Formats: sequence, C-alpha cells, structure tokens
Amino acid sequence: MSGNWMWAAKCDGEGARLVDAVGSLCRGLREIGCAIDGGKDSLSMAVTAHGELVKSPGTLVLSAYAPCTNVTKVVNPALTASAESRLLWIKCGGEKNKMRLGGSSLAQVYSQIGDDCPDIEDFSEISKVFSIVQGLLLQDQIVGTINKPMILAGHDISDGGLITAILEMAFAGNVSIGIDIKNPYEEMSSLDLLFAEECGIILEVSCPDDVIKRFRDSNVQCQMIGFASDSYGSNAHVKIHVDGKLEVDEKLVDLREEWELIGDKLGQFQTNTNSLKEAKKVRENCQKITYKCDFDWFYETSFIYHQQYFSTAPRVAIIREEGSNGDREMASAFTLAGFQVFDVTMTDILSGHSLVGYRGAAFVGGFSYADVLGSAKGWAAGVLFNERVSKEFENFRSRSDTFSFGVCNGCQLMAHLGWIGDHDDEEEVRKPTVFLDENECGRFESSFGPVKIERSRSLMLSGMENSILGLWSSHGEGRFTYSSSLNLKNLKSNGQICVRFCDDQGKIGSDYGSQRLPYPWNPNGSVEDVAAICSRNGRHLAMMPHSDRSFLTWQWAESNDVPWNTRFDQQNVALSPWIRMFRNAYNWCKE
Ligand SMILES: NC(=O)CC[C@H](N)C(=O)O
Repeated sequence: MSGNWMWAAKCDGEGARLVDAVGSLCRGLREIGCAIDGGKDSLSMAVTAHGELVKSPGTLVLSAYAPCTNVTKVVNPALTASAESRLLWIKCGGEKNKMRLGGSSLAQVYSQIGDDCPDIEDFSEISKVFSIVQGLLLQDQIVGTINKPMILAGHDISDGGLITAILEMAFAGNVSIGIDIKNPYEEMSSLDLLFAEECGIILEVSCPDDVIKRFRDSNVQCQMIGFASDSYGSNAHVKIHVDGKLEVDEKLVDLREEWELIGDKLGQFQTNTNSLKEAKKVRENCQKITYKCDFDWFYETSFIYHQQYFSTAPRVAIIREEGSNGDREMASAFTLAGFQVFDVTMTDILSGHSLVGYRGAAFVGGFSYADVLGSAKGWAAGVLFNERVSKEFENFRSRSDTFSFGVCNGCQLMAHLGWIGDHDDEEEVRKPTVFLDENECGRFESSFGPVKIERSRSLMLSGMENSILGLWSSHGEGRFTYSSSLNLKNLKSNGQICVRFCDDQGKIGSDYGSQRLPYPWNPNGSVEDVAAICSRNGRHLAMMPHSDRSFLTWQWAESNDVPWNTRFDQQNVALSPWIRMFRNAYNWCKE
C-alpha cells in the first residue's frame, strides 16, 4: 500500500492526534496483513491568513495495489436488473450496532460536523469480506456453456452512505429499484441507517441465498435489501422502504437530475452549453440500449497460434509514431484474427523499412507529436514531406492486394493523407478532402456508446451491416468535415460512409429528421453522425471510435449485460462481434 499523509502536524495538539492516527493505522495493517511500502507526507498543512490560522483536516489517503491475475473480473456499479438477481447490503468492520453520522455528507448539508463518526473497530472483518468477494469473483456459475458471474454489480458505501450507494447503482444501470431495508438496530432512525457512511458494500448478485450464507457463515452482517427491475430511464422508479415504511418514492430521472446538478455546473467550465443541454435531454429519455448483431463472428482461435508459427499467414504492419498509444490492442486484434503482426515505427520506415511485404497496414490511435498542431498533422508531415516515404505509402495504398485500417489518431492521419476522400482510386495527387475538426462539445470525449454499421464498400465491415454494436470513443478532434458539401453527398452515394453513431433505439439523426443526433449519442458533432469512412474501392478504412478496444466482450463498458451469451473458446478468449472486421481482412487476404 502507499500512504499519503496531510496534516497540520506542527500546530498545538495536532502532533498527538497524528500519533494516535499512526498507531491505529499500524494496528489495522497488522490485522489485515498489509504493509505500507511508500508514499508521501505533507506535515505543514496550516497557514495564517488575515490573522487567522487555517488548518487542513488531518487526512490519510491509502492506495492499495496488488497483482491482478484476471483483468476481466471487473465489478462495476451499474445494476443489470437481470432476472432473479438481488441486492445485498454487507456491513463490515464497524461496530455491529452503530450507524454514525459524524462527518457525513448529510451532516454537512445541515452545517454540522457531529461528534461520533464512522470507524473500523474490527479489521479482521475487512479481510473476511475481501476474501469472500474474491471467492465470488473467481467462481462463475456455469449455465450450459455460458459463464454467468455471481457478482453482477457492486459499489462501496462511502460518500453519502447506504442510500447514495444504492441510488448511484440505479442511476448507472438506468433501472428501477425496489428496496426494503430492515433496520437491524433498535432506536435508530431511518436517517442514521440511510446516511451514515459506515464501511460496507452493496452487491447485486445472481444467487442471493448462496452469497448470503457465505457472509453469515463468517459472521458478517449481510442483508437482502431488494432488487432492480427492468423498467428503464423515464419509466424507472425508485422506491425505498425502511421497515416497511415508504421513505423515497420518486422517478429515477428526477433523482438523477438532482444528482447531476454539480456535475453540470462543473461541466459549464469545459463544455459547450448547448451540448450540456442536449446531454440532459438524452439522460432524461435514455432507455436500455438495443444492441443487435445479425452476423456470425465466433470461431476457435486455437488454430491461429499453430498457424502463426509455421506461417503463410498474411502480414500486417502495425504502424506507430512517437506519442501513439494504441499499438498493442491493434496488434492483439490482428493476431487473434490470424495475421502475422509486425510492430513498425515511423522511424523504421524513415530509415528504409519497406511496406512491400505487407498485405495490411494499421495506423493506431494516440497523440502523435502530442497533437500540438492539430491531431496527426505532425505524423502526416513525416510522410508527405519525405519524398521516399511518401512514395512508399502511395505504392502501398495503390497496390490492389493491400488494405489499411486507421483508428482515431490513425483515422486522422488517413484523412490528412487523402486516403479516404472522394477520389478516384487511380488519382495520383491526393488532396485531403475530409478533415477531423475539434469536437463540437469542446472537450476530449471518452465514452462507450452504440454505433450502427452501414452497408458500405468497406471490405473489413462486409457482412456486418445493420448491426448495432458498442464502441469506445476517445478523442478531442473527431468531427468529420468536408472540403465541400458535395463531398459528403458523393461519399454517401459511393457507399463510403461505413459506420454512424446511433442512439439507444439504434436510430440516427436523419431518422428523426435532424442533421445529427444530440450529444453524447453523437460524441463529436459529426454531421449525419458519421463515425467511419472508407476509400472508394473499400480497401482503406478510417474510423474514429475504437473497434481495436472493443473486440473482446469484457472490454465493453456493460460487459455483464451484452445481448448475446458470452462464449469462451478453448483458449478462454471471449470474442465480441467486432473481431469479425479483422477476420474479414484475413479472409480477404486469403481469397
Ligand atoms: N485516441 C486517439 O487516437 C486520440 C486522437 C487525438 N489525439 C484526438 O484527441 O483527437
């Protein structure tokens, strides 16, 4: 663990308090079997201003870290509302019959501090809860050939107490909840129970009886407190009872808007006001996202490892520049699809490495040259202002047996190079006609959302049309613009618009008679919600959102809730439908 102390240690009485805190920390660490191996301390956290001594509150921040043997075992707070799941409240570490309000958010709202604040009296209970949760994470329920996690969602109880944790889970899942908490303590009000920030967790689990038994067998207090149900968004309702008495009875969206107020206020400093308005509307009306996959994508990857070693497999160059960061995921997607994958830097190419032996080139995402002069401009200059390199690229582009794929920063590069515009494929001088401008919302956008795959000429997307799938977006400059309005028209009629952002219903802006969808369904403001464009011959594809970061099911933001049953192949790989793009490229090379 790493420990970070902030304290006004030199002020009267503060040194003694610090000693107490250190003593209690040492006792705790000993009991749970951990140690602090680094950190930092700021022990002069006091200042005199206008004759008044201002002290920082004595604070310790502990960050724990450990080796992670399986990165797919992630618990996220969004309630899934799957049938038969239940919500459990697990209280741990604090004295059994106490729910203390001192120092809580509720107290602050009433301008109070309080004198009795939450504490950990029994550190061994923290270890017990930790071990039980780890056990649950390891043990998926196998239903047929499908793995179903025991823990579907989870959240710790901290700022705001039990009620805030439950509500945040409902907001994130966008679902209804029905809660009835039995007050286990006599003489305790609903306010204490709901707002005390005592240590604990809320879990949404798929086999509640089994899980409750595990906690209770270890003498840990665990109570089933209710369920989430699948009425979403504007239809969702929050009902919270304590001992059968109704305490909260509100529409989910009303409570969530209240909760979003501060976020919106902060947002005004960094986001275009119109986008914030759009986002509010989207939040109020958002339903469950309907993903749809009409094609087959699953295959055993086991043959690939064998094949790549004795390889006649097609070769793909994963091309990166100083500041790129997406090369590993791109390499991994092409590897899983069966390619021989090569790490090729621009320095390699500048010093004579040729692209002649490759069937494919992938331009990866990132921040080439820190994007100081506009995203990918520096990268493009490295190609265009070097006669030999620019010829090398042009030869690769125009060979009839090659394909390329650029994602995000790589997409921006392809636009600068003129690989995806409305050109005739034979044209030698390729002036850029497509540009990627700053996002309309005015900020870097990092989010997971649905896109619709269009019928297009792209060889990588062939057979995938009309599906609605989720993708990560992660860019500051993703708004497709064109040198003339004719350009977009031509791109459309030529079948070069390949992917569009869509909404929860799988609809795009024009389905509502509008030029584009509201933010954040359309995260960057591209006219007609364009997210990817290919060359006229369909061999070169440039895409802003990242299929290279979404080709495994667990990479999806709501991976517990995908519309298909996650299948693991013999190598324990859980492919998502996006792998089909990379497989399409492989099959095309093999034709
Ligand atoms: N993920 C990326 O490739 C980001 C691209 C570029 N740096 C942008 O912000 O638009």
